Amino acid sequence: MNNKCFVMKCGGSTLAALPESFFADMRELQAEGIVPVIVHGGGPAISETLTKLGIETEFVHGLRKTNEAVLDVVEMVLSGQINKEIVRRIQLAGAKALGLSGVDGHLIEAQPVRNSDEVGLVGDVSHVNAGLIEGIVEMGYIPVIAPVGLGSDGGQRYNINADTAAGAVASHLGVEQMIVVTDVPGILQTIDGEKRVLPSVTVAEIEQMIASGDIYGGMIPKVRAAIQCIQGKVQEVVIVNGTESNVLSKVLKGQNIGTRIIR
Ligand SMILES: Nc1ncnc2c1ncn2[C@@H]1O[C@H](COP(=O)(O)OP(=O)(O)O)[C@@H](O)[C@H]1O
Ligand SMILES: CC(=O)N[C@@H](CCC(=O)OP(=O)(O)O)C(=O)O
Repeated sequence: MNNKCFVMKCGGSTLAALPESFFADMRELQAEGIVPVIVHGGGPAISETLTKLGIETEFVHGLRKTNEAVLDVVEMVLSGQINKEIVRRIQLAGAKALGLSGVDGHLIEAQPVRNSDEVGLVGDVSHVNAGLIEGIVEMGYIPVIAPVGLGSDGGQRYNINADTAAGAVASHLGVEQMIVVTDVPGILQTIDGEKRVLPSVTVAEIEQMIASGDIYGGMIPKVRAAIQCIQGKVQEVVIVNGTESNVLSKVLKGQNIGTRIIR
């Protein structure tokens, strides 16, 4: 490939708050041949629509309990609403974007998670069609991916946590960096009664922080996905706040921002 890619996971918690400059930064990077491959979430919007439709929703160990009715809404909100919103914002910033979900072109093949008896139709990624992503990038488009996967038979859909999907895309593409954009400035730790952003953490430190309760809730799937993908070609995963100005360029230039998860 002529371009250098990085994977960017964009959380549902922060999408609405992303400033125009965030998308302009993306356009500048793409013009320099540094192309983001975007995997997005949309958990809050899914919950909102489920509630409007009177469908009950519940999370078990950070994963949404998913049946066919929930899956219809997950696919509608992620592939229909959020995916297109991101594509539109990138296009408005003057860059080219192409939205798809893990279903399109068998992009993300999934298998039931280990605790599927508890959570239902939730998937883990078994394969990513990296050639399709590379083709989209070579055509000059920024790929924007919704985390809905297909079973190997091509019939069953699965709801995939967006952090998990992003980590798997990063591993299969063999990129060096994954940037996780969320609503906090990094992994926070309370030191002397004050919350501070940790500039970098190792896998061992993360395990301790989960055990002590310093890392909880929505941060757990992020660090788990990070740990899984930095075993391979991915060198580091950086967690940042999307409202920080030109945050992507800053991370890619190696500036000290957010939390770097390293081996
Ligand atoms: N140690 C920690 N540092 C920062 N945030 C944490 C930590 N532990 C848990 N969190 C929570 O993780 C949240 C981010 O996860 P989540 O809400 O799922 O975001 P997203 O929609 O971006 O995936 C933060 O808003 C915060 O409440
Ligand atoms: C299995 C599972 O929990 N899937 C998530 C997919 C969206 C997601 O992960 O969005 P965020 O990144 O905004 O949390 C869900 O249904 O909410």
